[in-house]
Amino acid sequence: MASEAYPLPQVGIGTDIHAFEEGRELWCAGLKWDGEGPGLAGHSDADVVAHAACNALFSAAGLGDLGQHFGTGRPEWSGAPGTVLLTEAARIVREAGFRIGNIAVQVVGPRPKIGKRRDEAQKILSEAAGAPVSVSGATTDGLGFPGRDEGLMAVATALVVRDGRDG
Ligand SMILES: Nc1ccn([C@@H]2O[C@H](COP(=O)(O)O)[C@@H](O)[C@H]2O)c(=O)n1
Ligand SMILES: C[C@@]1(CO)OP(=O)(O)OP(=O)(O)OC[C@H]1O
Repeated sequence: MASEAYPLPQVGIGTDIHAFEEGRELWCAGLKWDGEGPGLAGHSDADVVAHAACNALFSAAGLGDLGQHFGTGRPEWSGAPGTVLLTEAARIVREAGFRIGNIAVQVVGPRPKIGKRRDEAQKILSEAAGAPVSVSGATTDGLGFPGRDEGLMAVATALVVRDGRDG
């Protein structure tokens, strides 16, 4: 347990995976990617980067996960943009008495090429979270389900610290 006077930062981990589906727009890292092949199947916009970031925030704060807060049984989140979910996740985490240090997310799959629009992605996600969000990519070198072009994965970490005022 962290000291109440000087609470230690808490790390969290989050992942998300969605399958590609023909006819869907591709939303990833808060951006729409045209001409990069099919989009991702999901109840919301299926933005794996934003969802992994939400999972990491909830994990860091000990507040469960995406499904607990935005379950598929809740029609208000149907089609929701990842950035909206990230803003709401950050609000919930802050309301529970935490400050958000940063979030780091890595896309696992060959497309979309994050490097082409990294600044844009980091800006829109950082604005959504109200804290710095960094985004990177790794291809898997053709291996596994991303290599077979079946779907896309993202992995995230987040750092939060309990607000001293609540300590
Ligand atoms: N979705 C992705 C995947 C990769 N990148 C960039 O390519 C580099 C090489 O990837 P490896 O998996 O072969 O290491 C990676 O370091 C990224 O710069 C990307 O932008 N988007
Ligand atoms: C976000 C939610 C809710 O719209 O639906 P999906 O877009 O399917 O995404 P998933 O990552 O499976 O997370 C949980 C759901 O609560």
